[in-house]
Amino acid sequence: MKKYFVLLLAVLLVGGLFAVKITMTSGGVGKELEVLKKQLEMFHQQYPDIEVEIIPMPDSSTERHDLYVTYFAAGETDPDVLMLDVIWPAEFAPFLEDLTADKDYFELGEFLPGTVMSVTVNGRIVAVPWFTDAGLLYYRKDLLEKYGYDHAPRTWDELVEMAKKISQAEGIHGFVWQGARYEGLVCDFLEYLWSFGGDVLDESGKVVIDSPEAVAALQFMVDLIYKHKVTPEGVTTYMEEDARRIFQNGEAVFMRNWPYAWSLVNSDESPIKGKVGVAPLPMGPGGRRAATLGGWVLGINKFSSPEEKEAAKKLIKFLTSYDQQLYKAINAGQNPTRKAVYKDPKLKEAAPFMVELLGVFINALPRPRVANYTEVSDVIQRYVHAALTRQTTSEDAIKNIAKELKFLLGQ
Ligand SMILES: OC[C@H]1O[C@H](O[C@H]2O[C@H](CO)[C@@H](O)[C@H](O)[C@H]2O)[C@H](O)[C@@H](O)[C@@H]1O
Repeated sequence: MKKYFVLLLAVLLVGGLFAVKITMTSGGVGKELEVLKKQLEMFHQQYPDIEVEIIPMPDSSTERHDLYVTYFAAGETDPDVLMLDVIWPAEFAPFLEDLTADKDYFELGEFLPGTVMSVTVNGRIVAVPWFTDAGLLYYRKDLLEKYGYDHAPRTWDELVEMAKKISQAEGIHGFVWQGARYEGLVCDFLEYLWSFGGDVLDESGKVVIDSPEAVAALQFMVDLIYKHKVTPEGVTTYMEEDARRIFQNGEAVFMRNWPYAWSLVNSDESPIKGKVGVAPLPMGPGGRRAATLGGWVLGINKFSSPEEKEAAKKLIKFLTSYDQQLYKAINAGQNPTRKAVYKDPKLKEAAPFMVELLGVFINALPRPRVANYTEVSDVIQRYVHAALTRQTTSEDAIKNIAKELKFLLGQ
């Protein structure tokens, strides 16, 4: 008996000595947290000596950013693995482990080139692309058909016309999107801006937002709420999940959102299961359509210990493998960053739009690529939100954005 006890103690001790515990941040939008937990169980079966603890993060990308700033500023050794928005690698690069030498280990040659570009800072790889995102238009196929429309709206004007007619007749909202003052608002605003023919910066980095196209784009967003009345005033407080819940409850005809909403609106609990179509966002007056490039990448904390960094690399390799990307795409509705997964018949069956709209994901436009992007975003959020809540006019909002961006970027 004593012999077995000593043996058990030895096993526990040796196991304990070799076990590594690491921490990882995760968002909880849609099914992402639930799906990650399942993935970590699979990881643990493959690597019983690595324990992973999840640090849950707020839904808002802006709030998450601010938490990371405090972690890094304090030189925290946790979290070890960081879920990073595609807009942050340049800003956080000094605090992330350099993964350039591990390019082949992570098989980055197999990834969509745009996603690899987003993790490359001054020629160095600082993270691994986990999933990619692009703004999409969700619509109620059944309602469009009922009111005699055989296609999703191709232009913003067409969307307004359909939204007005159907929402009035059905007593529901026309179009919901992300209008709260946070990063999501910048994503939405840019889609209008680009599709109306405007931009924030030109190719040389010069601020060019002070244009009639930009004013028209912002005014169109304001008009959706107050003139056309197809968007509820409450939109100025909506993030992704607020819009998704309204749409999923059958209370809106159209919704702008990311791919993750697909698996939820089609889940067994969803009253609109099977009644939803997904299309590229509509075109602006100049005939251009645009989707903002979103997505998240996995980086490693530079302050973690060598053992934790090794375990973190194994975890990232596992989560970004072909099988796990397919699993995540099917179960959490988050788009693969590996090219080959798009050819998998299982993906086409679970989320046909991911395959059919691959062009939208590949051609999605990045937010301004500047080192102080967070400050740029803050300026845009502030004035666009002020226009949406009628504290300022669209003209003044755009003028002020231009003025502050020129100052920020030293122009
Ligand atoms: O698609 C699911 C993801 O949605 C959010 O991220 C996306 O929106 C952000 C703006 O709100 C944008 O900055 C990011 O690049 C997009 O991928 C959410 O923050 C994520 O947790 C979620 O996985």
